Order: sequence, then C-alpha cells, then structure tokens
Amino acid sequence: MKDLSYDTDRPIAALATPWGRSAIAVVRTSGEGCLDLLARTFSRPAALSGAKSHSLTYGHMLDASGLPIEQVVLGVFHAPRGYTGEESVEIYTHGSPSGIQRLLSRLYEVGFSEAAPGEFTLRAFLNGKIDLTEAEAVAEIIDAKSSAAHAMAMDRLSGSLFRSIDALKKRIVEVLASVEVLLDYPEEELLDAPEPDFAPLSEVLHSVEALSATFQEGRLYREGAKVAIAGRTNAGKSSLFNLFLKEDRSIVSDIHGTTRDYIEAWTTIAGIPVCLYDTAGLRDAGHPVEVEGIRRSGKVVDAADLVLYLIDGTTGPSPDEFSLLADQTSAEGQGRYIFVMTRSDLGCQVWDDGVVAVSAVTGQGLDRLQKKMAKCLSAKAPLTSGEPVVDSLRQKRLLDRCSSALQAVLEGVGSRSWDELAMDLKDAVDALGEITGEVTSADILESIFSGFCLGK
Ligand SMILES: Nc1nc2c(c(=O)[nH]1)N(C=O)[C@@H](CNc1ccc(C(=O)N[C@@H](CCC(=O)O)C(=O)O)cc1)CN2
Ligand SMILES: Nc1nc2c(ncn2[C@@H]2O[C@H](COP(=O)(O)OP(=O)(O)OP(=O)(O)O)[C@@H](O)[C@H]2O)c(=O)[nH]1
Ligand SMILES: [Mg+2]
Repeated sequence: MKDLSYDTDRPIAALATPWGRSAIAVVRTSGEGCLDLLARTFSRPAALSGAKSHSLTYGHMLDASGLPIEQVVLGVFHAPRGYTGEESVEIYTHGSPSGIQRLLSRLYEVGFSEAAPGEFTLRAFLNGKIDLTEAEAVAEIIDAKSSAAHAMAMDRLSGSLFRSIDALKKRIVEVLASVEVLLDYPEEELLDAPEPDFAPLSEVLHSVEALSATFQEGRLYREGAKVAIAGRTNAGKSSLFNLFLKEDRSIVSDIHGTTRDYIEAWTTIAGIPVCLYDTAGLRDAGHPVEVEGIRRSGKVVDAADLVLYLIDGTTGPSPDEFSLLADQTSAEGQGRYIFVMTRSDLGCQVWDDGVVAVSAVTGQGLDRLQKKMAKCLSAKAPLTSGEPVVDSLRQKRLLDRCSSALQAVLEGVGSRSWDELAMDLKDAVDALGEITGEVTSADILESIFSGFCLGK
C-alpha cells in the first residue's frame, strides 16, 4: 500500500465548528502527546495532566508570555477511548473569530500541525474505531438533505451496512476455502476430493444485488426527487408552484405563455427533498423563444421522477390529454404522472377518479395532492425493509463488481478450472473488503476523506 500523504503520527488541531460568531466554538486536537503540548499553554497544567478520560477541565489558554488568550473548557479523551481512538483534547471556547484565530495560532506555535479535512475520522478508521462504511456515514450525516436521509446515515453509522457486508463476505470466504483445499490436492487424488458446495453463492448473489439496488432507492433521499409541473398554457401551473412554496415565486397571469423558461425551487414532501419545476405551458407557439422554452421544459418533464400534469377544470382535457391520461394510468407509466384538475373553486366536475382537484385560490385539495405525491415518491423509495441503504456510488460499484465475480463463478462451475474459480471468488471477497475498508488503497482513502469537512 502506498503511504498516505497524511502523517498520522503528529498531533493535529483544527476548528470543528464553522468560522464566524457563535455562542461556543470547538477546537479539536488529537494525537499522542497532545495533552503535554496543551499543558504547556494552559493555566492549570497539573489539572489537565491528571484529568480522567471523558472529563472536563476549566481554565485559560495562555500566550507565549503567559497572558490569557481565551477562557476555555477542555474535554479530555485518553487512548484508546474517544472518537479518534488516540489521546485527544477538545477545546470549548467562546465563538469569537478573533479569539479562535489567536488560539489556533498558539496551538501551531506549541507544536500542533493543522489537520487535513477528514483527518480525525481517518484516524478513527485507521485506529479501528470505525470501518469505512461508518466513516462515510459520518460525512453523509452532515450532508443529509432531509430527515429521512439523516436517519439512514445514522443507521449506517451504527454498523448496519458493515454487518450485512461482513456476513456476506464470510459466506463467500467459506466457499473459497473449500475450493482452495482442492488447489493443494495432488493431481492423482483430485477425483476423491470433496466437491465444494456452490449453492450458497446464489443466495449471496441475490443479497448483493438487492443491496446494490438500494442505491437507486436511496438516491431520492440523498439527491432529492425531481417533480415537474406540466400542462397547457394557463392551466394554473405557476399558481400551484407558488402555493407549494408558500411564496410568490413564479409570475402568474391570465396571459397564455406567461412562463417561458422553467423555474426550479426546493421543498420537502414526506421527508423527501423535492426539487419542484414550474414549466412553460404547452401550446403551438409561434415565437422562437417560447418554442425553445417548451423544448427545455419537455426535457425537464422527461427527466422528472414525478410529473404533476395540470388540466384546467373549467375547460376539461383535450383529446390529446385524454389519451395521455389513458396511457399514463396504464400499468407501465403508473406512478410517474399525477393528473391534477385546477380551478376547483369554480365548481367544475372531476371526470376521472384518479384526478386530484385543486384550487390555487383557496388551497383546497393541496393536502390530498401532497399525500398522493408522498405515496408515489415513497413507492419509488421503499424504506420499509429495514435493510441498510447503500449511499455512495463507490459502495454500489464494488457491490456490482462482487456480483459479476459471483456470476462468473456460478456460470463457470463444471467448465472452468478450480484456479479460475478461486480467482473470481477472491475478487468477490476483495470487492466487499474494499467497501468496509479492509483492503483499500491509500489513494482511495485519501479521495474519501479529503471530501470531509475540516475538523471532522
Ligand atoms: N464533543 C463531541 N461531540 C461529538 C463528537 C465528538 O468527537 N466530540 N462526535 C464526533 O464526530 C460525535 C460523537 N462521536 C463519538 C464517538 C465515540 C466517542 C467515545 O468517547 N467513545 C467511547 C465509548 C463511550 C464510553 O465508553 O464512554 C470509546 O470509544 O471508548 C465520543 C464521540 C458527535 N458529537
Ligand atoms: N379561480 C382560480 N383561478 C386560478 C387558479 N389557478 C390559477 N388561476 C388563474 O389562472 C391564470 C393562469 O394561471 P398561471 O398559474 O399563470 O397559469 P400557468 O399554467 O402557469 O400558465 P403559463 O405560464 O402561461 O403556462 C391566472 O390568472 C391565475 O390567477 C385556481 O385554482 N382558481
Ligand atoms: Mg406559468
């Protein structure tokens, strides 16, 4: 393994909270000798040196001439306990940017190095406190765009993904071991050797594929769902868009073709982050700018996870819209379109059970529409299984590499040599080992941890 460019021997320090004014700021330090380094610049060195793990010590951080820089509380963690598994001290100080600046300068002066992004978590990983799936979960917790995404990342932090993958790996290792036994057999005795049992691999393959499929489901919670509001000009799209956002965001007028380019804004529906698109109304436009706007809106609709297709209730659907309605409520398109009848306050009749009647003027029907949207979206992202969800493309790719190797083994039994089968089995095991970080190169570790926040 190439050496990490991170030097994990030296004591490091970094601000763990954002720069700026705040009630309290946290500066994190970690590494062997960090207690001694801090004792040199703390008002009560003996109290600090004698502090128990997980205890707090009050005092002042001092400058080179012994004058106080800041009034602080220090949280002490002795190895191998605490987040990093190393000797570590947290400094709780006033959230004053100037004070933090002076404090950090002093720490670097007494011998701390500036931590690289993610270096504390990297150390936790290298010291065996967490595996790579848990380390990735730490970053995902911070980046979670919705409470559901946060809950899933918390689940991975507790080791759910690690345990699933580790259990699958053990089953492949058993098969590999039984094949490797044959590799050691002398040629003439090979016929008497016990045949390895490959049957468990089909089940493992199935589980690996199922785990990989959760990546797509998790995508909605991670990246959010795209919901496009579409329909003919003047159907009431921009009015509904504004109603969702509770603000006057998109221009509304009774002039056909008011919205010329699509507009997007974020909101949340049933814990799922949703990027809502107001699009240009459909009609045979003459103006080239409007034609272009309609073309772009068409692309948005094609890429959307869900389309709210609006039909003006006072005019009802056109023949084209009737056939769209018929197509999209057929089995294939089910779930991607919701048909909405607008202007329900004007007392129009709903012409189909599947249609939701809404009024942008009174807000009537919005609740029902949101419930229906939540149902459609969560059908695409079922989280009822209780299984861990794969959140990173890296993890998904490795699961797919594992699947391909297992498939090659299952198809090759009987025709390929034991040697070849063992190689593929080993590749399947290694792919899973890379997910948990057992067999991961320095380059990969660096690319993962360098994306973390400073001080994490
Ligand atoms: N102040 C503070 N809050 C924080 C963190 C931190 O590092 N510091 N964390 C970091 O991101 C998260 C918590 N992670 C942590 C994980 C393990 C331990 C710890 O001390 N573990 C002990 C087990 C507990 C015990 O026995 O008391 C250990 O490993 O021995 C602490 C924090 C969120 N909040
Ligand atoms: N009474 C009533 N009027 C509505 C309702 N929704 C929209 N309108 C009116 O219908 C007209 C068109 O609304 P818009 O939201 O601009 O329609 P649009 O679909 O965005 O139109 P384009 O941008 O031209 O495609 C406006 O005058 C709105 O005030 C509704 O639920 N009830
Ligand atoms: Mg509009």
